[in-house]
Amino acid sequence: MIEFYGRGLLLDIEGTTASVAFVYDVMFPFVRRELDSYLKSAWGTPTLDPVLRYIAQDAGADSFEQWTREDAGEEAKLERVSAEMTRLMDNDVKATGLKQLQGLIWKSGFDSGELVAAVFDDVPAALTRWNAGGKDVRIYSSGSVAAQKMFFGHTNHGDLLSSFKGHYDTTTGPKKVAESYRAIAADYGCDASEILFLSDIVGELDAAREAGMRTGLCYRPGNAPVENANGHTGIESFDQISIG
Ligand SMILES: CSCCC(=O)C(=O)COP(=O)(O)O
Ligand SMILES: [Mg+2]
Repeated sequence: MIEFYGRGLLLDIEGTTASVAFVYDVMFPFVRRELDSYLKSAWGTPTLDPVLRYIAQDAGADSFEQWTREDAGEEAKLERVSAEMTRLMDNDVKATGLKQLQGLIWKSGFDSGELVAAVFDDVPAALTRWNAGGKDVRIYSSGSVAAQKMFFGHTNHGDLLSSFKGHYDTTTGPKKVAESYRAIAADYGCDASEILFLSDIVGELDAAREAGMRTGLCYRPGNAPVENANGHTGIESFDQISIG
């Protein structure tokens, strides 16, 4: 049980509000299936420009042109991007460029109804309870802000997007780095100690605690086993959080 009297709750997605299985077995395969056809259709359009910059930056290059300078022609560049995205997905690297691109690719799936985000059954009522109690609820996920908005706008419990006052992704900073949580607290406009961060990953919770946030470790069905909770209070459901 966690008793929380502070200002806001900051929620992770995978393993916290939604199952790891939905992300890995439904969302990621959708990207693999659509990757090449999406790249072909969007290639050369301004939509891809920031994504390609992030992909190059993640690979340690100064620019997309520098990263692809050995690839002759647009087709070779596209293939390089496709191969790099596949390599990152194979290794489950939560790189900003990949996450931004995944967000663009998921759009057609959420728009068509093929993708419906499976959030845990206790989540909608908890969001209602916390909002009614005056809490400022926001999301911090590796998934891009655009993807987060589509995700919560199309769930198995309907449109939950209006439950959130803010969204953060890895463009704010990596999730295992304390500075990212300091930046988020500054954006909330309150002391970090006024925010409760919920996640399934101990390294993320360690970083949030280092920044001064309160933390809760989510044990959801299908999550990877936790070897050492490192002092973070565990919960199995958002029903185990009482607010005041
Ligand atoms: C917007 S849902 C997609 C989630 C995703 O891509 C991901 O990597 C989940 O990471 P999280 O930080 O939410 O555990
Ligand atoms: Mg997670």
